[in-house]
Amino acid sequence: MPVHPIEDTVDLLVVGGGTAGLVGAHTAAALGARTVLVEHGRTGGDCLWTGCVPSKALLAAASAAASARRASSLGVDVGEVRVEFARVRAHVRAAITAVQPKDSPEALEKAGVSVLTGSAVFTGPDTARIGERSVRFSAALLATGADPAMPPIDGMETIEPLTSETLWDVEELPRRLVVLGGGPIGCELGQAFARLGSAVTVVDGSDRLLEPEDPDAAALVAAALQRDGAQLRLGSQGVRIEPGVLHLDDGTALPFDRLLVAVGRRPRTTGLGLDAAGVDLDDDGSVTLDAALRTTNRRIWAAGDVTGPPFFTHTAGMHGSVAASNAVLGLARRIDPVVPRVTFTSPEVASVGLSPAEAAGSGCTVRRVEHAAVDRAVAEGETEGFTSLVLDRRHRVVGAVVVGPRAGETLGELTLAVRQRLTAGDLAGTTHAYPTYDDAIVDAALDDVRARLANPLVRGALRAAVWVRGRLRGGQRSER
Ligand SMILES: Cc1cc2nc3c(=O)[nH]c(=O)nc-3n(C[C@H](O)[C@H](O)[C@H](O)COP(=O)(O)OP(=O)(O)OC[C@H]3O[C@@H](n4cnc5c(N)ncnc54)[C@H](O)[C@@H]3O)c2cc1C
Ligand SMILES: NC(=O)c1ccc[n+]([C@@H]2O[C@H](COP(=O)([O-])OP(=O)(O)OC[C@H]3O[C@@H](n4cnc5c(N)ncnc54)[C@H](O)[C@@H]3O)[C@@H](O)[C@H]2O)c1
Repeated sequence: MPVHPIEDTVDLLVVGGGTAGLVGAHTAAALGARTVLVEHGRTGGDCLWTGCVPSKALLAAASAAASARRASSLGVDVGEVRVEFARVRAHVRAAITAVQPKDSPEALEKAGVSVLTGSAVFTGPDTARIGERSVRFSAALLATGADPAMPPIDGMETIEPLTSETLWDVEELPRRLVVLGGGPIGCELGQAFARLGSAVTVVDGSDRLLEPEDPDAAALVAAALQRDGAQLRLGSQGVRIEPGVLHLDDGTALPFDRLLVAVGRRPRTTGLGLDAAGVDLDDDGSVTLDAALRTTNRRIWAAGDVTGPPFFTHTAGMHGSVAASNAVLGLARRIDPVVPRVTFTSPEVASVGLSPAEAAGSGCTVRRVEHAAVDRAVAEGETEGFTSLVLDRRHRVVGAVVVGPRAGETLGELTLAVRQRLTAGDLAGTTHAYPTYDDAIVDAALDDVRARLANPLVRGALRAAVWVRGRLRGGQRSER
């Protein structure tokens, strides 16, 4: 039973208790709206149970193994590295357990949100059914997330492929793991398992990993995966599966103990009664939205993975909040177009705004600093990486790529720079702590400032200013 009695008409009905629904419900309740959240599984969603939290916990264990293996290059011998997968799994579960209370029904109810367990089905433009109960709503927020996509490969039905949802139940480290898909999930989990000791092969139909990312960044990730022992089969499609073997279109047969499918995600929209509610879908299956996250039903807003890419927790949260406040206050706030993204491989790939490739031919300048020239990277022996700033004609930061350890931590400053339209001069003029990977940002920005100073006109004007200042000083001295 919900702690708060359900009113006849609720101000906001939230369908889905993942990040988008949780943040939307908290926002609406904080604004004083009578809010009901319906979840048919566990509150916390993909991020907590099968996505960000377990994957980053697994990557942390994998990174510890990799650090131990390279410790001797820094003069520290740790002996043979042994991975106990059961203890790695315990670490993953402990991380989930530690984060879970924030996303719990108790936390929601404490914030004033009524929580219902069950599947919500819309029965009309302003009504929904949850089991036996019928709810009328002034506004609703659709936040049902997305499922892993399954490619139509012959024989897939003869095996039990792993997905990001089922992977966490695997009790033994797979000896041979084939990962289908070299996007963020394939790269992060492929690297994690390779570092933990699986023989990993990553297969991707594209001729490179991490397709939307900067090609140089993707190449560094590919090299790192190979160093970790993973094989890459790029430009290859899986065409047939028989138990234990994936056949590729080039005739290669890849034996596996487990196959992990990571070829994208599909918005969860079936069985929700969206027809009855008058909520239309786009051709890719995501919910049709306006810029303020309102669906084709004027009472229903949507946020998170159900709205299509990008599939990130931070967009789910931000959009959940914007949608909920628009819904309960009658606003038309638009979503922020500046979205940072980080792939948590080693090295991390962090990007925001216009990429160097997108900027080509637009009059933008790319200032790039290799991390081999960054003192902190040299000190840590982590020089494989770079920082690129994309600057427009007025020297404003319109994009950035950082590849290196903890690149995601550096990205906050650059995201703010893009959002606030800061210039290279603003970055170069801000004191950054030394030695950090941020030195690369300062050096890239300084390159731009110095290039401007090297312009003959600017140089001439500066020389004249220095000359005049010198003469004035000389005059003052002779007067004394
Ligand atoms: C392996 C992996 C790693 C990831 N790592 C990152 C990362 O590092 N950083 C990042 O930003 N993103 C990451 N993501 C993506 C991120 O997890 C998702 O973008 C985010 O969790 C989406 O949140 P959501 O609220 O839209 O959907 P979900 O979290 O999927 O929540 C939807 C909820 O709705 C419920 N539901 C569905 N239908 C109904 C119904 N009819 N009635 C009631 N309830 C319903 C579901 O049970 C679910 O709880 C990762 C994803 C994966 C798979
Ligand atoms: N760090 C993060 O923020 C993070 C981490 C994991 C996941 N995610 C989110 O989850 C979403 C899903 O991730 P994903 O990696 O599954 O999807 P993705 O769409 O990003 O990448 C899928 C990859 O699979 C390849 N592919 C597609 N069909 C194939 C086939 N039949 N055979 C071989 N390769 C094929 C594609 O070329 C692509 O490279 C992403 O869009 C991402 O936004 C984010």
